[in-house]
Amino acid sequence: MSWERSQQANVDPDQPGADYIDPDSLDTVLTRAAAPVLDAMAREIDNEPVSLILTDASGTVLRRRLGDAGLAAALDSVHLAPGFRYAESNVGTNGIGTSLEVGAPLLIRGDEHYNGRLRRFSCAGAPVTHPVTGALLGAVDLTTLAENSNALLLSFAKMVAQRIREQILEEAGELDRALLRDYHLACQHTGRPVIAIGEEVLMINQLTQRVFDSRDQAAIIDHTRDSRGRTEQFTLLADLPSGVTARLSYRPTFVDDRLAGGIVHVREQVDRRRTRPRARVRAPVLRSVAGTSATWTRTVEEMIDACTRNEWLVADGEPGAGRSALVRAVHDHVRNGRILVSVDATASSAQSVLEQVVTAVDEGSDLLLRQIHHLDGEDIDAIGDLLLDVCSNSATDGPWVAITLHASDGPADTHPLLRMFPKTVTVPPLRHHVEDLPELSRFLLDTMEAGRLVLSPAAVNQLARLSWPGNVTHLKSVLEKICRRRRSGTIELEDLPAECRSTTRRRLTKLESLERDAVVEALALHNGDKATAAKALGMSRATIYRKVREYGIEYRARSVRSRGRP
Ligand SMILES: Nc1ncnc2c1ncn2[C@@H]1O[C@H](COP(=O)(O)OP(=O)(O)OP(=O)(O)O)[C@@H](O)[C@H]1O
Repeated sequence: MSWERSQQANVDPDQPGADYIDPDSLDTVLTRAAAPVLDAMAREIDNEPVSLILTDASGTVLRRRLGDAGLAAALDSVHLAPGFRYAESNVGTNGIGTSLEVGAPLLIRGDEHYNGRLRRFSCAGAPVTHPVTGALLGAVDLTTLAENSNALLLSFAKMVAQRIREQILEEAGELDRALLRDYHLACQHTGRPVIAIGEEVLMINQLTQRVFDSRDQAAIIDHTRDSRGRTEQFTLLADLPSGVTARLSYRPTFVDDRLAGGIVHVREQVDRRRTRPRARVRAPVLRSVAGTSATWTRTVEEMIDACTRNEWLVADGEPGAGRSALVRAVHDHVRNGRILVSVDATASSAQSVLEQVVTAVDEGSDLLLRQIHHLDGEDIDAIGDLLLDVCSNSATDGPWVAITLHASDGPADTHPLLRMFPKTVTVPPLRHHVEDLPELSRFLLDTMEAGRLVLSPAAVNQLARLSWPGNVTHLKSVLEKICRRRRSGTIELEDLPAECRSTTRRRLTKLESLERDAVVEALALHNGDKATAAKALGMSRATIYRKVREYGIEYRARSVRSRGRP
């Protein structure tokens, strides 16, 4: 079975095909809990011809401890080293990838390896799952030369995996207790809505539930999720679907130098509908973008304001959020009649970007510079010099310039180029204004000339529950997929592409997305019958139930209507 899977994945049977990723930045529940266990276990294998390996859930080697240094060269020669991915789909049947694939400990002896070059080894792999959530975190593997193969390797791997689980529980216990303590203190002392967020924890007090309706709560939780893992304190203003602006103040909780999570105080609310004149809230209808939610409307207003004052603007936001689309729409509305030259730093060479900017500047056109963070420092400096000339020589009605970037990838705030841009407007990610999804989908379907295609309320609800990591671009590609299949009628929940049928919030690995799609498709094929779908996929019923839960797969069996009856 595992060999069949390896064959289907086109694994090279002669060369280990492990991909490399940089594992240094990885500091996770697993690596933290595993560190003392690996230290202790490494002492047990001292001078033994065995290596003890820890991987993440995708099979990427995170840590490698050697009992006998002589084994290092042999393992390096097959890339069984930190940073290399030992998933079954990369290197074929092996102790790490196959135990992760089947979700159970197993020993793969020399000849059982799919890849010829791995047959000189025997590996015992045991998956590590989270003791509370059951999520798959990674695997422990013990590898030795085939001639030293021993059934005890498997017992040892299982034992190490179990110790790591216990350690996670112990650490989580300590961290969760600290978070809980801060949460209770905050609830008692502030008398305000409070949320606690940890790696595996989300707690909301009664007051939050009383003060905010369910859509506002969902928006607050979304903003709060974005703060997960942050180690510094900060405050942000969140525009909620009801029109209220909430001030969220986040404070991290530490145990020594370990982050336990954070407490979010929802301190203040300003009802924009009351404090602002109504006319300001109603942004004009822009022709080329859709959206009427409070969050989107405020962004439009801010951008229109900057453009009207001819303030040079940074449109900050996640890729695909609609930064360029909004700049164009606002420009069209405010500076109707003036030319806006759009230069995409990712589509052209640096030389050609500079040439396009020079031409636009010479012609006195307005300018949209997209994704400048893709240029290197010298090219950004050169553009900065060019724009500085424009800035100092032009009158108040001179050209308007906007750039798009994602602050976390872009040049530092202090970069001279950014000093010429007094205004930054953050274009919200789609998950922060999902109320716009029905209108946005309609708008995008119309631009695809699929005016007769309608999304059912259940399908829209499902789309609104997704986290849309690629934002509107992502939504657009999903709708394009749907349009390729049909161009009229009603799209029901079960007609949505597989990727939209699960609501997991974490970013899936390529392998996980393939697995999720396979589960969704098998369920669709077998009308939601999990037992038959599991059989078709070659997995146990228990596994398919786990996968459906893990990926948050939504499946509703199509109702079977008997013909001939009304
Ligand atoms: N509110 C919206 N209404 C209609 N279409 C939108 C909206 N937001 C984004 N889009 C569409 O989604 C796609 C991505 O938008 P855009 O190119 O502006 O993304 P961006 O990544 O934020 O900007 P940039 O291209 O500068 O990186 C475009 O096809 C755009 O027309």
